[in-house]
Amino acid sequence: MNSPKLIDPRLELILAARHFYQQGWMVGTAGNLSVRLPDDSFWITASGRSKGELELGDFVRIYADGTVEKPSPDVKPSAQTVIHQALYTLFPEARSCYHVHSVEANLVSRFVQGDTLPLPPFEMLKGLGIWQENPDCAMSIFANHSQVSCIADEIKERFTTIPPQLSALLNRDHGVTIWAPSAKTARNYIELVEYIFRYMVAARGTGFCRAGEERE
Ligand SMILES: CSC[C@@H](O)[C@@H](O)C(=O)COP(=O)(O)O
Ligand SMILES: [Zn+2]
Repeated sequence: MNSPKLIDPRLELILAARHFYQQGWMVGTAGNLSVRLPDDSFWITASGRSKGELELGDFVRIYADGTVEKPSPDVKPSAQTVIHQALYTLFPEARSCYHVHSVEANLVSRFVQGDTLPLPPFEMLKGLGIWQENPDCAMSIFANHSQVSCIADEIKERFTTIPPQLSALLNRDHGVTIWAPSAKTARNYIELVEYIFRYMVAARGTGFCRAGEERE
């Protein structure tokens, strides 16, 4: 028998957050998830919520005109709402944005000093939309600023000039953010990029480095 269809899009985010929390990628209150609706508003996790135990009341709805709908006056939207807004504006096909913090994402963000991280030419990149054989692919890295709007401005500026190869970006010493055509795809993207980061960290530890990840 088919499983019942999930009606409220927040349910998919609650399940994804619980899964990421169990992986150790959303410990404490780290990370935020959003899903865009047909009217171009989006649901985003409220700020400071424990991501392992989200409920329907732990979301804020942001409308295209900037109106914010909260379940109660004390609830604030995620501190990173401006980044989700920037990505939805840049990429009209994006319907969901996920941001998580893993140990590996932070380690690989220091493998290079510049603003792109070369990735191994993995088969798994197909899951992120890269279909070339032996792809020469890199992920954009952005500096972390305490003022989140500065990160969002840099994302808008860079991606308007140089479109990213992947639907993913790294915030140095902070975590990864991906955008995808659906919430289910967003979950896959997070799992894929986290696999790639784990591989890169493990490869360094064993001294086994493939093209694109040589030691400095
Ligand atoms: C664990 S705090 C990290 C925050 O500063 C932020 O980067 C984050 O990921 C969660 O912020 P939030 O406002 O709860 O969405
Ligand atoms: Zn974060």
